[in-house]
Amino acid sequence: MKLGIVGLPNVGKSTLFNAITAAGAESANYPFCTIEPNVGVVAVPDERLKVLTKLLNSEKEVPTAIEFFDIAGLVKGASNGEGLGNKFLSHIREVEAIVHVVRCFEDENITHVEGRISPIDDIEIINIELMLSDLDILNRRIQKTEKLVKSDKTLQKELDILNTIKETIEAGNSVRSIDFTEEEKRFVKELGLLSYKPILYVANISEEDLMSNPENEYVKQVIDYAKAENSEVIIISAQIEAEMSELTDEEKDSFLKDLGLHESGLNKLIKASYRLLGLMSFLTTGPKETRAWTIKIGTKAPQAAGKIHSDMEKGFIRAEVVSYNDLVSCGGYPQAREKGLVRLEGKEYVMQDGDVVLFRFNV
Ligand SMILES: Nc1ncnc2c1ncn2[C@@H]1O[C@H](COP(=O)(O)OP(=O)(O)OP(=O)(O)O)[C@@H](O)[C@H]1O
Ligand SMILES: [Mg+2]
Repeated sequence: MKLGIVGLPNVGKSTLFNAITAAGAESANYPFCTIEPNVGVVAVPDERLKVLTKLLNSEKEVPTAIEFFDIAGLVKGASNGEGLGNKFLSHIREVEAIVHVVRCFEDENITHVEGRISPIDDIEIINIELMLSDLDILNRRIQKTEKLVKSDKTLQKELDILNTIKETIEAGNSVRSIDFTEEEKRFVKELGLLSYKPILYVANISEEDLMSNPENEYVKQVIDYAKAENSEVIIISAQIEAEMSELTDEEKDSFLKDLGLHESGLNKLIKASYRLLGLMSFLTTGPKETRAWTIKIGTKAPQAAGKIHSDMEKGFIRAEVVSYNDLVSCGGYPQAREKGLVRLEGKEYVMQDGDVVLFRFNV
């Protein structure tokens, strides 16, 4: 599960990426690996781990992680192969979700490719390239389906959806604005349209604005735009995050306090990215380690067990589940058991975020 950082050239993508990888390299317990120079792994911040580690006296605390991909700046005409057009688009094709960095800071020394600061124009340049590339896919798919539908009438439904999407894009509207049924959604997802990938916007602001006026006029425009397509906006100063990534944890805390913030923008971004991917965490805890594991929302207990070890899925018997809140408010396992809050769950149990689990299995 990988997120791609996209945006126009020189808007702060690599600065943000460097802050992310520095944070990843730092999280001592995560087996950090740089897969490629522009792919970074970062721990997903989860305050619950610290609490459980203390409660169960665990030796180790292991967060879960996600990957970010620093995709070089997209320019106008990318869908026609302009710049490194096709390469950029194929990189975006590889990711499950998009983090779109938008320049919301003024700085005469930093060139803007279009020569002016205008977040909505910037966003649209990119979104239009993605939509143009999608039109190519759609046209090919429509041609193919038109032939097939002659002998297989059940394909008419698909053809209708394809045409609806095409018309929507041609009218300059986002595929995200279409109200699909669940079944249609599955079909549309499989098309791999770039403009249908989950997206969040990062409004990259200056250090001064972060201190005094984070919702500057540019940020407000981005928020309005995102609202219209049900997307989230995270306000960050990539520059500051990159500088902060060099600090120790204590220095970071006192720096944030000085800014009047209780959490770094980067933390907020990583958490939002995790949600954007449709992911959640379940937890395991004991004297050896307290650990977070990533699963897709809606995953059932045996498949969750399979994340830990394939034997646990194959030989799954049952799961002993207690919610994080119950476990912590009771003050430990014995008390939670006494109160009947540790439940036995079977094969059909759908995992919930923050479930603390012990899997029983046969080998
Ligand atoms: N919030 C900010 N305030 C001020 N300057 C910033 C901010 N974020 C990034 N910059 C500066 O903007 C410049 C461009 O940043 P960066 O190299 O990260 O852009 P990029 O989007 O990766 O560009 P490219 O597409 O060319 O790779 C750098 O000089 C960086 O220090
Ligand atoms: Mg860059």
